Amino acid sequence: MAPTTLLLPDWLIPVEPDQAVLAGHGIAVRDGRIADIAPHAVLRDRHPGAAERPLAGCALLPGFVNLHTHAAMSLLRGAGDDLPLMAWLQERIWPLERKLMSADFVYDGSVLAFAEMLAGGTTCCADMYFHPEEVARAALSMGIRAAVGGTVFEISGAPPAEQMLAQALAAHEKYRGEPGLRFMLAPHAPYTVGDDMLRHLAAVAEEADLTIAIHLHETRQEVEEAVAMHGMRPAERLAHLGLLSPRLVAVHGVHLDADDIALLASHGVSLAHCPASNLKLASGLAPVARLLEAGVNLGIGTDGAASNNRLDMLSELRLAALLAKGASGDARALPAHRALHAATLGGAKALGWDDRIGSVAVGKYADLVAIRLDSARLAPVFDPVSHVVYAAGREDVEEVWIDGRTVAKKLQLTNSPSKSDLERIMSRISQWRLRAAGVISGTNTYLSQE
Ligand SMILES: CSC[C@H]1O[C@@H](n2cnc3c(O)ncnc32)[C@H](O)[C@@H]1O
Ligand SMILES: [Zn+2]
Repeated sequence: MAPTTLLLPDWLIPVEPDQAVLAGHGIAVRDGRIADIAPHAVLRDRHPGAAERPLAGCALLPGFVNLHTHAAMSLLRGAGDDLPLMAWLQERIWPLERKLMSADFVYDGSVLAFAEMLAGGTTCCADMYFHPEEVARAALSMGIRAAVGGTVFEISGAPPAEQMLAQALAAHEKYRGEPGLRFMLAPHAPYTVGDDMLRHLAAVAEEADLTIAIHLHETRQEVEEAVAMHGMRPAERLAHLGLLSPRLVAVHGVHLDADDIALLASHGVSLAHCPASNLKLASGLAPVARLLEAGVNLGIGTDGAASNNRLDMLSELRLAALLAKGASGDARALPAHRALHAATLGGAKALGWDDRIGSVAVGKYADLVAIRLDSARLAPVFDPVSHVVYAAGREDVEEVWIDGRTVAKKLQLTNSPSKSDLERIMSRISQWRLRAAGVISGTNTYLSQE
């Protein structure tokens, strides 16, 4: 029989089936899966000879699922701050992407991003970017579980949308059967993709059983321009084009009225809530309390490092829980356990992966994070869930496992291919910075080429 390891934390937070915290419980891991959950003494009894990993002072919970990111944009962190969405995209980000975009850019940026995510307890992410094959290669090298979204755009300067779709499908085909990877179609937004292509993508996704992710209702301007141009709000337009279904992940959903929310809920659409990016681009505050009340499945995402500027699910989780209260005027909105559910199982469900990840349950992959709660800055612990959501930071992440294997410990990557890949890329960082500075030169003294 395959060797068994017992992980023995002070508190186990399974996330499902209920909100219970199991004090003094641990898990047995075998063949990369959770094989047993029980009090420490019972585990030792049932699994004699198993290796033990004591985690005194720690809470053990499912790894975070970052439901929306653009990993390679880590190379553009801080290259376009303090701008609203359309100025940020049109004046900074798209010119940079137009000049720098290549397979190397995407691979290097994705490795950097995955290193940051893993160290902070994220074990799965949903990416939307160019060169999906490179994102997939980087995810495999770093050992992170990923849903890789191939971007489809219909704007001037971008490759033909058919070509982008073909790239996404080719990546899907190439990595078919990789248990750590999934593929998505990622039309950028309703304002950059036309009706025919959106309709076509809905049909392709249905045929190939793929998730679709799309930026939706991010700004007031987006909604107003859609009404002026199409006579419909963007969500309504997507409904007409056949895109609203449980396979759709709507990203942002900041400006949603009651009819939009009812439309998303009735079609089983999931929502990726990205609070830091929405704040930084001054897009607004998503109506999280009303979305949950309507029964919309909620996940949490960081968005890319160029609009966040961190890829840190613990800080995103805290922000989501705080903002839901501030936005609704109700301190009971998005309570701690509900927020943690969104950052784990909600994200997994949106990706159709909730049978494998997102909670600590027998049979699921052992994708886990241990968070140290016994440091002076966190003592005493009344409720470990409260501490994880409201008090802990990524500096408190003790250890991270994917498929039962340690991938990061005390903020350092532990597996050698990912460590050496990261070191190689770090040596190229100044070249990427110089090339980006060349595009922006003259507009920001901190980006000068010297
Ligand atoms: C289809 S994803 C790639 C594309 O999207 C751009 N992008 C990154 N963040 C956002 C956002 O919050 N709203 C809209 N577009 C965004 C990214 O720069 C790529 O061009
Ligand atoms: Zn985004």
